[in-house]
Amino acid sequence: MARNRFNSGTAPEQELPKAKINKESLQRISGLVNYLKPYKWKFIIGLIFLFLSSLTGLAFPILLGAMIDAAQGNQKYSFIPASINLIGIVAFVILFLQSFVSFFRIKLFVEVAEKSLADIRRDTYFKLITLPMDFFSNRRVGELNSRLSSDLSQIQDTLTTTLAEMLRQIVILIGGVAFLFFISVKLTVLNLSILPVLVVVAIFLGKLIRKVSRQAQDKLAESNTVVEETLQGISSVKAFVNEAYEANRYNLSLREVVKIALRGATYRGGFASFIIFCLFGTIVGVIWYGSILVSQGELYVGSMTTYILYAMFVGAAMGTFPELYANVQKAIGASERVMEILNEKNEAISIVASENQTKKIITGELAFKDVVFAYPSRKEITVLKGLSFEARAGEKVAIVGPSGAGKSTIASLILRFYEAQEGELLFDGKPAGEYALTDIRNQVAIVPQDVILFGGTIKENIGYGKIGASDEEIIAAAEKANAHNFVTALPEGYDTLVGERGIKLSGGQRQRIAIARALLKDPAILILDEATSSLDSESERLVQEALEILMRDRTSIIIAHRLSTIREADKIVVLEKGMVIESGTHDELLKNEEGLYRYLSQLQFEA
Ligand SMILES: Nc1ncnc2c1ncn2[C@@H]1O[C@H](COP(=O)(O)OP(=O)(O)OP(=O)(O)O)[C@@H](O)[C@H]1O
Repeated sequence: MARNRFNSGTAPEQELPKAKINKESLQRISGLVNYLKPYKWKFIIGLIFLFLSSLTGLAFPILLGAMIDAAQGNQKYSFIPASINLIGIVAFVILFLQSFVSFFRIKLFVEVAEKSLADIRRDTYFKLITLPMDFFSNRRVGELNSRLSSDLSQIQDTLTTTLAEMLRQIVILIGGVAFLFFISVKLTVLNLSILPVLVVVAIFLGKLIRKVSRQAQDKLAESNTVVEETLQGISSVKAFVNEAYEANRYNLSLREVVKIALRGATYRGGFASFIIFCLFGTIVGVIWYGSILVSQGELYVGSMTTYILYAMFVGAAMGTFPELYANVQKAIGASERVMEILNEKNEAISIVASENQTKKIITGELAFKDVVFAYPSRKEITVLKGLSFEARAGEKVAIVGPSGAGKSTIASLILRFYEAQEGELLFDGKPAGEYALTDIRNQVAIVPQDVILFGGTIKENIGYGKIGASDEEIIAAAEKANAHNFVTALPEGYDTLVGERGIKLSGGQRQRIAIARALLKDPAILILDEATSSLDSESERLVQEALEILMRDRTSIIIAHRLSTIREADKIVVLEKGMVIESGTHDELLKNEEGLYRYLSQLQFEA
């Protein structure tokens, strides 16, 4: 453990924070115990086997000691045979029994842990993807990902190994100490008398080591941040010829890491030498005093051997406790974090696809009525301040306005990613609350500004609009979206992998894939968040054509950044600071000489 912590040469091991073990924390994670319930019999049998294997392990020192005594013609315990061969046979039978139960113990524990962990993983993932958007805006994806991987792995480790090891060591500790007293009270009292000193020093040095190791870790994390930042912004580093600056920054930070690691090494060295001294000191002491007892005829040599073996068992058991305890603490911390997610309130979306079918049809009328909205994560800033506008079924309504006016927020509200604090959102004249969340999301599609494709094939990416769509449907959608030609020109056509592992598509191509996806979905309401970066004119034409087809016969809300594309809109809503300040057709708005629209279009025209 400690070695890993100080090993600054390798990638930093993600240390999970520990949690206090108390009534509250145990209560908080009690929900996870439910996941063990389906496998409780296997778990209980595993526990019994574990108990048996630990107990049988305790039989060896006494058998081996008895064997040595038998060799010298002594027999101390009447319950053990006096013949060397018989003792040997008994030892082998016990050994066989122990191996047998150990095998099943491990198999059962791993089975219980793997199965219950898969259940927890599945539920956590289901929960995560059905949580409201607000949950995600407050957390980083990396953090959530780590809950699914490291936290759950920690729980798994604890279930498969730590818990078993802990129970085993407790049996050995209690049984071992009982045997020590049984063999020689005098020796045991001498032995145990140094324990308090050992514990006090170990706790003191242990704390120091932990403190320094935490510092070392933080420093290492800091230096890794330098690497991360530099690599992420590598183009800026190069463009400004700041390689030397970054190298120096990293070097300084590394020196700090080494300095702290070396300080830690001093404590660790001190700790190790103290333990070694105590350990061997105890052995020397025991043999010394034991030999005196043997010479006085109070103890047989065999019994002394048994004693030493038990003492080693007990010592080793005590030595493993701090690490085991720390592991349990980490597992409790991990469980608390997982429970936190499991206890979050999710959206009303079912994990069973058939339950998410549309129940109430929307024809396409949409209205915002005096909507007031602030993001839950930033309550103090009201983004929409009494926003009202409406779109009749089949209309094209464009929303324009300066950056930060709240255009994308409108899209999020239509998709019901967030709830407005005041006012109403109406679909076909009825409040949004009268529809199931799935009814709305099933009938609204968005072509976002930045189209993010999944790392599958092009076919899968288009098919995402309608799970289970046939190849013909996908191809038909791609044709309408002006995507078919470029897709078929690729060597692997629709089976081409996109994303990190596949080819990189251009902005215009990605948009056409997103348009095909939306066409396949065939929504009543379409939200078009226009890309801010302009495409080259040919690409622009292809995208625009595809969009025209997509917008046909459905209500379209166009979040426009370039006014040139929305001249034909049935209505243009001009937004400023979360309020509608003008609305009308292009021609109507141009007539208002004082209007923001006229001003913005002049600006763009001149540009
Ligand atoms: N998830 C969020 N949490 C908190 N505040 C947000 C969130 N998303 C946007 N905002 C804030 O809400 C305001 C409106 O943002 P919005 O993205 O709707 O503007 P926009 O008009 O679409 O701007 P742009 O044209 O630049 O895309 C901004 O002040 C923005 O900082």
